[in-house]
Amino acid sequence: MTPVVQAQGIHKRFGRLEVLKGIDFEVGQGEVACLIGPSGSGKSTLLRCINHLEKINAGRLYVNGQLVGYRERGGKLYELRDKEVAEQRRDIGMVFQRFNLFPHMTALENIIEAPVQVRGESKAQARERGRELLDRVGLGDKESAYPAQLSGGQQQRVAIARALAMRPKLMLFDEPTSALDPELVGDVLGVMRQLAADGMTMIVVTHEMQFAREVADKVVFMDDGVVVEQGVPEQVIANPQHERTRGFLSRVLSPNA
Ligand SMILES: Nc1ncnc2c1ncn2[C@@H]1O[C@H](COP(=O)(O)OP(=O)(O)OP(=O)(O)O)[C@@H](O)[C@H]1O
Repeated sequence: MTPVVQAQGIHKRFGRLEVLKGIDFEVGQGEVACLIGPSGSGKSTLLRCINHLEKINAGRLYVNGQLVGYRERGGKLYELRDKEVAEQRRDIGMVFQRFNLFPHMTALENIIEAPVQVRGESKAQARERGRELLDRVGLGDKESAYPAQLSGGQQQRVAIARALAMRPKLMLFDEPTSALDPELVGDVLGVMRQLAADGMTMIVVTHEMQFAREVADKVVFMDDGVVVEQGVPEQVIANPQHERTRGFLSRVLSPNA
């Protein structure tokens, strides 16, 4: 079966700074991959490339078997038009560190905005599904609440529901719990665990090693723009093979040591 995401030797530069230096990895249908690594190692940039927010400079990146942002013809690459990019992006949901809900819209309005405007769903249909999604993230009683009336964790769960409303085939999470008070982290991770159990293909940038250990099918450790080590959590987290992985994990797992 074609992998959902396939990165083959991808490079990304910002000016002279090379942030991704030849990244290879794959995520299969229904798999959860956790990207871990120190600050500045290129994790967010990799997610942003997958979601068309950045363009790679070299290599090949495929989502659902399609080249991201380009069309290949006769061995040459041609940039896709905006409309074609928008079509490719529809299958990808993304949740950021900051939830970025529209402040003047209720939770339900935030969720139905894109399905109505972009997918052309009827308001009634989008509302019905929006309510189901709010139930799914444990916020069935909050449909009329405005973001300012919700905790950070609740806002993040609305943001997850909003991404799911577009019926994505792939969900990307960029440190979804790192802006939350510690007591709110568990509910958000709980929603993500459930999504994984329901078979959603996910790539999660996270420092939550317990989550990665329990939920990930694959852990990818990045440092300085390269994948240093990847494999099942039992290997990469519990029994890392590489000195750089061991150093990083010892800092994350006992930050005050
Ligand atoms: N738009 C940009 N322009 C210039 N440099 C950038 C841009 N985006 C990211 N960078 C640089 O690329 C490097 C990798 O950043 P990135 O955010 O991908 O790392 P990260 O591993 O996700 O780190 P963090 O955990 O801190 O988010 C950093 O040095 C960053 O300053």
